[in-house]
Amino acid sequence: MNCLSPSILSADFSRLGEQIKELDEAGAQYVHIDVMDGMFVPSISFGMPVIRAIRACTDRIFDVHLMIEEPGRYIDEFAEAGADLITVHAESCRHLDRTIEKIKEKGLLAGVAINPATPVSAISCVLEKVDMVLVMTVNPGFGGQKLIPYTVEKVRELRKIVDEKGLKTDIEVDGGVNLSNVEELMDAGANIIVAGSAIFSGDVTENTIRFLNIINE
Ligand SMILES: O=C(CO)[C@@H](O)[C@H](O)COP(=O)(O)O
Repeated sequence: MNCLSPSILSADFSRLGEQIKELDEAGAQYVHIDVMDGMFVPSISFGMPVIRAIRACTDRIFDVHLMIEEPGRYIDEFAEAGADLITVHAESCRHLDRTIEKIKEKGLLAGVAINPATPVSAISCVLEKVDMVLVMTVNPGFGGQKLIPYTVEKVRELRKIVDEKGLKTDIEVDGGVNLSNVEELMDAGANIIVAGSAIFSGDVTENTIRFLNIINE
């Protein structure tokens, strides 16, 4: 299934609850929540208290993307805060398999993310264990960057592997996605689309509906 996962990193934080309700009413299926620790990526964003607070605003899937060192330390807390899907980076886990198992033991969906310069082969051992692979299409840490073109080929490579193995694994793309390149990413094999600035610059409802019209075509 194709889904839209707007990234609230680009939201107006003074109206966060209101904007999440707007996404929900416009039909976005997921809410993408970027947690950054100032170590794995240069920025610091938000953590469990914010997730706990916005949980009351919507029943949509909370797609929590952990851009933090050794995320395995915090799986219990993110589960308790309201995550439905937790994605950890292959580059940030000393024990990736154990961290994925921990997410699944909590009864949550598990995702693994790879940075632009990390090859698809880095996650081949865990591919059959995860519900989703997140292919970063920018270097993580900031919203509003330009998509790195070579990452589209990684999406194509991953889709081929997933299909050849007969897996149902979702493929998410994140970074620099806009109304002009989303079709190319979907043609390459992505089915969960993250968009931050392209959703929150201007009219949130209108932008969400425009994306959904393409994604659901
Ligand atoms: O994880 C990240 C950035 O590290 C993303 O989720 C961004 O928040 C996407 O923002 P845009 O590139 O769509 O503005």
